[in-house]
Amino acid sequence: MTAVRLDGVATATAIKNELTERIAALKSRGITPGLGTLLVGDDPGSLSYVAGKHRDCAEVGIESIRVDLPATASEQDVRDAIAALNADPRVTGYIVQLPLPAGIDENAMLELIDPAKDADGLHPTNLGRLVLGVEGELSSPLPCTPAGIVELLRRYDVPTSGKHVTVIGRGLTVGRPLGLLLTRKGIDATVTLTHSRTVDLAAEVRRADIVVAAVGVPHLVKADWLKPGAAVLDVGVTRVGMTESGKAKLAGDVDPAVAEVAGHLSPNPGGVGPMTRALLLKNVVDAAERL
Ligand SMILES: Nc1nc2c(c(=O)[nH]1)N[C@@H](CN(C=O)c1ccc(C(=O)N[C@@H](CCC(=O)O)C(=O)O)cc1)CN2
Repeated sequence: MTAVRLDGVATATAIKNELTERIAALKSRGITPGLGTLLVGDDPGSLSYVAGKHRDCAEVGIESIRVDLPATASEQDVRDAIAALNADPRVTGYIVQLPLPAGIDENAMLELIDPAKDADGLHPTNLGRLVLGVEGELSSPLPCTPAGIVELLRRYDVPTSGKHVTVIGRGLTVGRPLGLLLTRKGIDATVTLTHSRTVDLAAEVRRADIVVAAVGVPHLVKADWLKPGAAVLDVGVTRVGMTESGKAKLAGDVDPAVAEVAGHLSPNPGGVGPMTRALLLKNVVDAAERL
C-alpha cells in the first residue's frame, strides 16, 4: 500500500483562496483584519514560523503587525507588549508565539490576552468554550493545529465518527485541545491521549484508525506499530541539522516507512504545518467578522 498524501500545502491554498473573498467583504465594510504577533527571543523555529505568518497575511490581504522582544526581555516587558496589542486598534487578532523563554510564565501571559483578540484560541475563556462545547461558526477561535488537523481529515473524506484516534503528545497547542475537538458532536471520534508515561505506546497506536504524532521525537512512529490502512498525521518536527545550502534539515515524528502501511499520511514538512497557518488566518477573519 502507498498512502494517500494529505497535502497541507494545497489544502491551505484552497482555504486561503476562500478567505480572500471574506476579507474583501470585510474591507468593503471598512474593516481591515490585522494580525499581531509577539515573538520573544531568537529561537530559529519560532523566527521561521512568525515570518511565515506575516507572509501569509500579505498573501491574503490581512494587515500584520510584528512585535519582537529580545531573549533577555523580562516578564514585565512581555506584559507591556501584550497590553499594547490589546489596545492597538489595527490588531483585530494576535498571537504570542510559543514557547516563551524559560522564566516567563506562559499560562500567565496567555491569560492577559483579550479573549476577543485571541487568534490562537489559547486564552482560558476560549479553551473553556471548547470544553463547554460552545459551537457555531463564529462562536470562539479553536487552537490552530487541532482545527487544521480536523479540517485536513474532513477535506480528504477521512471518517472520524466512531473511529479510534490515538494522539501522541499532550501539549497545549496540539494534543490536549485536539482530544476535546475530536470528541465533539459531529466529529465523534474516540480518543486515546498518550504521553511520556504511557506504558505500551505501540499497542495504543496499533488499535487506532487515525494516529496523530505531536511529540517532537524524530521517526518515533514505526510502520509495524500501525493498523494497515490507518490515517497518520505527522505533526512534531525536530531540527536535525543543516543542508549543504544552509537550510534547516527537519525530521517528523513518523518513520518514512509508514507510507507503505498507512492509508493516508500527512507529509512533514508540507502537511499539518501549512494547515496551522491557514487556520490562524481563518481565526483572524472570524474575529474581524465578529466586530
Ligand atoms: N502561539 C503559538 N505558538 C506555537 C504554535 C501555535 O499554534 N501557536 N504552534 C507551533 C508552531 N507553529 C505555529 O506557530 C507552526 C509550526 C509549523 C509550521 C509550518 O508551516 N511548518 C512547515 C515547515 C516550516 C519550516 O521549514 O520550519 C511545514 O510543516 O511544512 C507553521 C507554524 C509551536 N508554537
